[in-house]
Amino acid sequence: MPEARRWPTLSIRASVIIGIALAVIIPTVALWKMEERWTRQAQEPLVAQNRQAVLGLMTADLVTPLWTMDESAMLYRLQRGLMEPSVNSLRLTENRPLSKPVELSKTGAVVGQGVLYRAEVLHEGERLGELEIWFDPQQIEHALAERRTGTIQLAALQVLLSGLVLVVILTRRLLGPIQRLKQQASQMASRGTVVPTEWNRRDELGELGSHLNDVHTQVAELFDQLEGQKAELQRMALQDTLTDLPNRALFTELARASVAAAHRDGKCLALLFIDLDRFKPVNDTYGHAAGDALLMTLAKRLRAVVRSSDVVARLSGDEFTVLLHDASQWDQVSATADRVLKELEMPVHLPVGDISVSASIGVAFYPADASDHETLVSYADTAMYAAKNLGGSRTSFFREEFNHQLQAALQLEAEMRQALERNEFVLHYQPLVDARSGALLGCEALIRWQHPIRGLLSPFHFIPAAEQCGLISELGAWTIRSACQQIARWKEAGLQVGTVAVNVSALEFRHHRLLDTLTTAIAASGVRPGELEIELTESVLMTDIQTTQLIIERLHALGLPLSVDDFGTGYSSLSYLKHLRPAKLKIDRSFVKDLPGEEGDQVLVRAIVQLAHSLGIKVVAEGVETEAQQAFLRDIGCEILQGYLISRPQDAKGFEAFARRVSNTLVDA
Ligand SMILES: Nc1nc2c(ncn2[C@@H]2O[C@@H]3COP(=O)(O)O[C@H]4[C@@H](O)[C@H](n5cnc6c(=O)[nH]c(N)nc65)O[C@@H]4COP(=O)(O)O[C@H]3[C@H]2O)c(=O)[nH]1
Repeated sequence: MPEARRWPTLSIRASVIIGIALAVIIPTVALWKMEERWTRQAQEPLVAQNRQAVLGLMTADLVTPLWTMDESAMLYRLQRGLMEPSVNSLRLTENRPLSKPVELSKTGAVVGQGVLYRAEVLHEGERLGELEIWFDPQQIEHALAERRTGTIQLAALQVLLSGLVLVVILTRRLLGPIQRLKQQASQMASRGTVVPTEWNRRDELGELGSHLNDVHTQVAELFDQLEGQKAELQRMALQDTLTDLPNRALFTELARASVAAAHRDGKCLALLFIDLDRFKPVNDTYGHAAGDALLMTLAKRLRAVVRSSDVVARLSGDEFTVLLHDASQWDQVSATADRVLKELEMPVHLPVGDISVSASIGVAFYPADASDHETLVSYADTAMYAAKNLGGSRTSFFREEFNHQLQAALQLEAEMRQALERNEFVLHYQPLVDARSGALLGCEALIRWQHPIRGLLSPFHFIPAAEQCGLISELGAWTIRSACQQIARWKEAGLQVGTVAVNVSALEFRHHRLLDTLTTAIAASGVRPGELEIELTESVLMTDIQTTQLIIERLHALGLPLSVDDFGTGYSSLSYLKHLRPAKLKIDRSFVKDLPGEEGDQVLVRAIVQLAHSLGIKVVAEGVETEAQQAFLRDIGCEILQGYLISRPQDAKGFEAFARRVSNTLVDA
């Protein structure tokens, strides 16, 4: 492509001046040239007339000297004629034989050059001779040249004056304001302190200047806002907005720098990885505002409980870290961790009431455990998980074997997810029968995992892990759906199985998905009220009583009775129990196992039965294995029995066979 032609960049001032000059000079020169042309055209006939007149006068003047042949007079007349300014040279040729033509010319002129005019000299019709005059061809030019100097002076004066006037007007009206606009814009561009330029003019440039002032005010405001937002973003990028503690990004940097400094100075570091126990239920129950307020208070306490040189950070939700500098003494770190635990466990006063949480702390040391900051964090995290697995509210110091345990836990989680996809879980059913008649009243659905390698696994092998990794809600949903589908199938087959109880674990119970899952499963399978029952442990009921009560009311509304599992192991408040209106209390197997021999258990079981009856609740004895147990329980008024004596948990087919056998027995009886 041909390169675009570049014009030199001129300032507006230079362009205007050049423009003015051209605008004034070009017309002036054009006018002048035209005027010359007109003048020349007008002069030409006059000059011709004048020449003709000179010729006429001279021929008339020569008649007498030629007639009288007075040579000196003739010469005199010729020389006088030559003095005429327009005459360059002349020649007189007499008509006399042997006479020579007389030629005269001005200095520098040559006879025969110039514009020739000729005429005969006549006397009464007789030809005396011929006069030829060569006139100056530049005659008009000379006349014009004389005029030209004056014209040029006039034109120059005109150019000067009009240029001056234009320059003054344009400078005042255009260039000056443009210069001010330029300065105003430059000031704005420099982004320093800008004093608004005052514009009193009402023309376009004045308006433009005023607009620029407005634009500047707006841009300045916008910049202020942006600066503010930028600062806020920078703060947010490094600081946790809720607690004002360093966030994960900043903590990582601080940890990296601390490890580098400790390495240089030969010092030790201890990292406390803190995770709150039961924080999620607080959030779910009291709402996020309460959860946030709790986190803010705990963050302040954490900050206050360690030295100002130590780093306290919030990594995410309920995860905090404390990096202790110069931590060579194991017992001092342990004492600090204890202090942290105590501080975090103290109730937090919130508008919704006093809330207490506990924490699990994992500790790892640099350089004893880890040689870089990433490993240090990862090991402290692993140790924290170990603390959680031990029930939380404690501190665990990192040990190499934790890594293996963590690996195993991760593998189990992956396998469980796969098992859900591959449908490897199954439900077994254990009957609940009437203690007196042996009639089938219902069953308890118990999950099993048909593991492809390890065979049929009991829930003890995977339920705690599922709770730990959060898979319990999916597993629970599967159980509920499967139990409902099974109830529907039995109903369709005309089999009476009574109430089917499903176990709902603590985390699952407080998960917002539970009620949705139940509603959908009941609707999809057509399960009617009383056909499905929820089994909750006493300890679940006794935690976070307000939420528990709310959820149970919703369950009642869905037509789902409640059965309290493992009863006797917790410390239920009687009035509270009455409030929850459970359909059944299930006496824990540990109290049944030594009956009827163990006196203490006898007293306790009797008391539970009496208590339940006084509240209008039925009692189920779990783990009935002997006839003696059965007899004792029946005699003290326990209505329902469950245990190996009656039947072990069996798959659906096995349970169906049991149900048919029992109903036949009843009919026969
Ligand atoms: N020694 C002895 N044991 C007896 C006897 N009768 C029943 N059992 C066992 O006692 C447990 C009763 O269930 P649980 O107390 O609700 O205790 C259950 C329950 O808490 C939990 N679980 C079972 N299925 C589920 C489920 O689908 N979801 C949840 N969240 N938990 C479940 O796992 C626990 C253990 O379940 P299982 O291993 O099936 O163990 C069952 C059952 O096999 C007896 O006479 N002697």
